[in-house]
Amino acid sequence: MARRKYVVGNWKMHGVSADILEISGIASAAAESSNVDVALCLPATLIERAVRSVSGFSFGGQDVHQEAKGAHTGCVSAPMLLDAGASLTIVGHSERRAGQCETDQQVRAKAESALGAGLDVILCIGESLEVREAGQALSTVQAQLDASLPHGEGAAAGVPAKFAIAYEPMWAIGTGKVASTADIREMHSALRERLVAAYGDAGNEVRILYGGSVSASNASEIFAVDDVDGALVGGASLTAEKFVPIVIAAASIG
Ligand SMILES: O=C[C@H](O)COP(=O)(O)O
Repeated sequence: MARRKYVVGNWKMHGVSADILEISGIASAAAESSNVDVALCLPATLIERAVRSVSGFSFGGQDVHQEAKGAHTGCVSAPMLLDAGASLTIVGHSERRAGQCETDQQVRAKAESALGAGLDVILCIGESLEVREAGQALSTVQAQLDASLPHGEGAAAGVPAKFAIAYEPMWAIGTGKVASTADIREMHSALRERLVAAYGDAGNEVRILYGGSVSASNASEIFAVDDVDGALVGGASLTAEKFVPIVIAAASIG
């Protein structure tokens, strides 16, 4: 089935109000690429400012707590993201799984909480270099997906339209190393099978993004791979100059 390409920038811990100009440039290009969904996941501090400054564009958070409110110093909840004007959030990025010791169970709870609150969700999964070199990438990432996939009420409301997977090999993030198209095809195909097993036919509608050193020079090749429905882009999403060509590459493949 035809799935719209989805290109999402993850600004990680970058971005202050002076960067709104870049966001405006990205939003303008996105408006001209009407066959592609484009969004930016910003630092929480910048979301409301961006929403006020740039209209008609989707903004998201980079993480969300599984509870709506409470004694969780430094955390942001789904209702807070919605209140700031966000419409989506990333959960389970490998930098949080590693840096904040997030488990698959926590990631699943975050995804279910966000979907239940009405946010779109991008759930990240991916293997380390050690796992890839040991020949266990497929089994490890499939197990990660099975354990962190949202179920229950929130998922029922969110699958498939509001939910996407981002396959991000950890060794490809910020390194300039990109997985081969053969490896991407093999992984995305395996993930598709898992999604169909979990959600039935609706699993065919969940978009699977690739992430890890996506740039203007490799985006077209990656977007042409079967079951690659877009990209989660880090470094190359920080400026319109680098991100817009990636959006255009997605639009030209459709
Ligand atoms: O969330 C984005 C990914 O971690 C990819 O980052 P990168 O494009 O800088 O490699």
